[in-house]
Amino acid sequence: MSRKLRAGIVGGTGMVGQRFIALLENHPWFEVTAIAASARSAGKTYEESAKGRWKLSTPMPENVKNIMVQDASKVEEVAADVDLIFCAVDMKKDEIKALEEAYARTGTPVISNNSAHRWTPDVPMVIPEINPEHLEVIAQQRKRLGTETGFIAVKPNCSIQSYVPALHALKDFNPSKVVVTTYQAISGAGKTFADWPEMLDNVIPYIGGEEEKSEQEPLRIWGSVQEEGIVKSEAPTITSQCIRVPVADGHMAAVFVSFEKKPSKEEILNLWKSFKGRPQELELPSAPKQFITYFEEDNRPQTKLDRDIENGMGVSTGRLREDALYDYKFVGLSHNTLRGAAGGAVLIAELLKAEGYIQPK
Ligand SMILES: N[C@@H](CC=O)C(=O)O
Repeated sequence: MSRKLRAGIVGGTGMVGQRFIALLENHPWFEVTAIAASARSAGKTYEESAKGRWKLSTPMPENVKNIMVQDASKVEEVAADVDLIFCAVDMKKDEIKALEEAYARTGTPVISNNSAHRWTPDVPMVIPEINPEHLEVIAQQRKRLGTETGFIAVKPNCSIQSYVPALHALKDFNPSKVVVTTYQAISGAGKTFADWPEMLDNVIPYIGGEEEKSEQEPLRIWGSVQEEGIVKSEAPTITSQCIRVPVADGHMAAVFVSFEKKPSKEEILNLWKSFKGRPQELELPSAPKQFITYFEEDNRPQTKLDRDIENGMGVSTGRLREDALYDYKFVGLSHNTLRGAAGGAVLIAELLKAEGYIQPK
């Protein structure tokens, strides 16, 4: 049996970095062999550097405790002994762009949770069940970066996972207009209630930059691969409001949608139930068996009860009904730090490996 691929986590001390570490414990294809963070954390063991900062309810995996944290800006050193990198850093956009390109230029695949490269034309932004064909653009990117093996692939913003899969399953009916309101958990801001007490008993009707992402990123996901890179789709028109709610994990979306050709309710339910993508065909280790689960109960899905469906990699829908102004309305839910962040990125890495884009160095 071939050896596991060695994964580096750049930004390993943050909340998404911690999720990567937890998800890769016992992963059949990848193992964490390097962790990098700011110069402040470098030179300590991971256990020391994350002391008092480990935010997950599961304990820190034993296999990472003694890894010496490296300085993420020392790109050649970090990249030297890894086959791929997962990146989730808190820096300025331009700095992240440059850092990720520097890693890719070392010949290392970079799978990023950051938004910096989401609109770089030759960087694929992927939800593996929806647009796996966008990986083709990696060939163009490798030419630009002057590397045969390195590249950057990114995942989209966490909010869109709660409604884009449900709309994508109905694409043959051409959704034309979408109104979405997202109710987003505090972990999306990298916080817990302990470090964000303002969120107890409170709702904040603003998340910087989130509405633009929620309206525009789906169009890139539904875009096509052209000579100039990924060209975004023109339809549907999406308008959104994004609201922070006092929930630990799980982003919910309330959606109104009209179609060019209106499907029946039965057609929608059948399409949601039967929808499968490339991860399910390839039986990737993190792929949910059932991607979209519809709840018949009027009070479901609920964030607390249903966010962990399919190990946090499934998407749930509910309350589908006809609407007076639009064709239909429904709600969607996804786990923002699993499917919407680290889990989504691990699934992209699995797809990249299965399709031959990531090899042992
Ligand atoms: N920007 C989101 C995080 C998703 O990637 C949020 O603030 O919830």
